[in-house]
Amino acid sequence: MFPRLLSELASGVPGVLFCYRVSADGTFHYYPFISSRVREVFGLDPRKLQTDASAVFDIIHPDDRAGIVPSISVSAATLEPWQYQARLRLKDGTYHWFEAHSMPRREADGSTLWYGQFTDIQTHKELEADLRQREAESAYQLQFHKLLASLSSDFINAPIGDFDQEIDRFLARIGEFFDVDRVYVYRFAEELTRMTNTHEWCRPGVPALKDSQQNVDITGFRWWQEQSRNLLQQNRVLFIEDVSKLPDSAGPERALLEEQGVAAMFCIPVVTRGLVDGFFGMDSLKVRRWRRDLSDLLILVANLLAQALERFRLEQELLNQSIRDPLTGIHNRRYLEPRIAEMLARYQRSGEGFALAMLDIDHFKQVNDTHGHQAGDQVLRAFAQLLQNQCRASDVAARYGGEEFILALADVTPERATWALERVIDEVRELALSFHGKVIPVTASAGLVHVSDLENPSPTPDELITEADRRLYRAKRSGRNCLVDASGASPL
Ligand SMILES: Nc1nc2c(ncn2[C@@H]2O[C@H](COP(=O)(O)OP(=O)(O)OP(=O)(O)O)[C@@H](O)[C@H]2O)c(=O)[nH]1
Repeated sequence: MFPRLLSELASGVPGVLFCYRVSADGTFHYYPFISSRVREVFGLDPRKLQTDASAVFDIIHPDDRAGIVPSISVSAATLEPWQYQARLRLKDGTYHWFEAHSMPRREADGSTLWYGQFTDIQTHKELEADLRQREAESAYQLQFHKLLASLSSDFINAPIGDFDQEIDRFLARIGEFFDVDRVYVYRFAEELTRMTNTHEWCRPGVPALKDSQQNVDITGFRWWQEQSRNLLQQNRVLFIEDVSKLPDSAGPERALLEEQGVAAMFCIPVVTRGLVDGFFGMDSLKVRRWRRDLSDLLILVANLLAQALERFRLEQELLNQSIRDPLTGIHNRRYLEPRIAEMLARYQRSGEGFALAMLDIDHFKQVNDTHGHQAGDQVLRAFAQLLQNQCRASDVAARYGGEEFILALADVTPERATWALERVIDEVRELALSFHGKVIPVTASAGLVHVSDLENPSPTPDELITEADRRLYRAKRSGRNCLVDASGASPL
């Protein structure tokens, strides 16, 4: 029926040319013509297809079958070109993507004939998939770099003192980006024998571990210690995709992670000033395949975190240096004065009373003269420590001058303040300090003022301090080793 020349031409075309017919009632279909390449490509016999087209339908990938018959019916009804993409099974059993393209024509008997070809579009599909993956990859990388840029500007602009919240915010954003359940920072201590969880973010509903992970002894976790050492030396990322598959040597680690519900995790060392400080990691409560190509990005995150930790620690040190007395370690005047202003503001707002005591070591000059300046320093340190021990979180003990100290007691009644100061003076007397084997007797005097003692209902910090100082002077005049409050001297 078809001239030989046409068959030969058809066999030279890269695709498979066909003429496909479906009977008017749709009950049978066949290929009046299909080029001989159908045998080379799919291993199908063109002669058999001339009576029944089913064998072609049998080699369609099961996932691509659903829409094919309806699409042929639509083309038959509308006589619009028929076009379809599906994976077809090749002679060797593998699948390739093909595109069928054909024009329908209605025959006199009501059947429909399509003239067209199957073209192998596998390479095109692979390139397309590759391109899509690259696009997704670069979109991901772009998003990640944007996140890093925004995090680093957050760190740069973070106000001093907002350190912990800043790190917590950082962990939350990283956790959401990587879609994990927990993100945390641990610090190592004592030559990798202990570690402490310093910051943690958990997805809502995921139990927090921070409180149970303080100063944890990791000497029993040999596998983990070994991994940590390797991580630290090579500055790389440790991925665990399935905790249940950890080696037998990691038995205790596996048990702990399983107890914490962790199914997969990864962690990266945090290196500050060239030293490994700890690690930063993420948990997933489900087994999960981590993208290994994320390593470089994760190291960038860890570096950013390390820089932030370093900056915040330095700031903390500087802040401490500026508000603490270097000899005794307790707060200095610079810190004290704004705290007194705050106590005054609270007093004026809500009537919350507070008291200030000015304390001075008695005959301190003699301590220096008799035992030497170093002994004097030791007395100052012991005295400061004693005051510090008296403080609740809202109180302040500060070195005000040479051997003058102030104790500011927040939210206290006059009676309670007197009782507290009497106790301080008692305890000073019992200090029993010795220097090079010699006992140094120490006593102190104090002037105590409660904010309600002053006639002025809105006094300034200076007025309070001056009154406390005046009472201290009276305590010294009345023989030292005593406290003067609103009621006068109370010799001890
Ligand atoms: N060791 C030491 N001595 C200090 C320090 N600061 C101040 N002093 C000494 O503290 C002494 C204060 O002496 P004074 O103000 O005369 O008073 P005092 O001997 O304590 O006598 P009263 O206060 O009257 O009981 C001085 O000798 C200062 O040199 C310090 O940081 N270390």
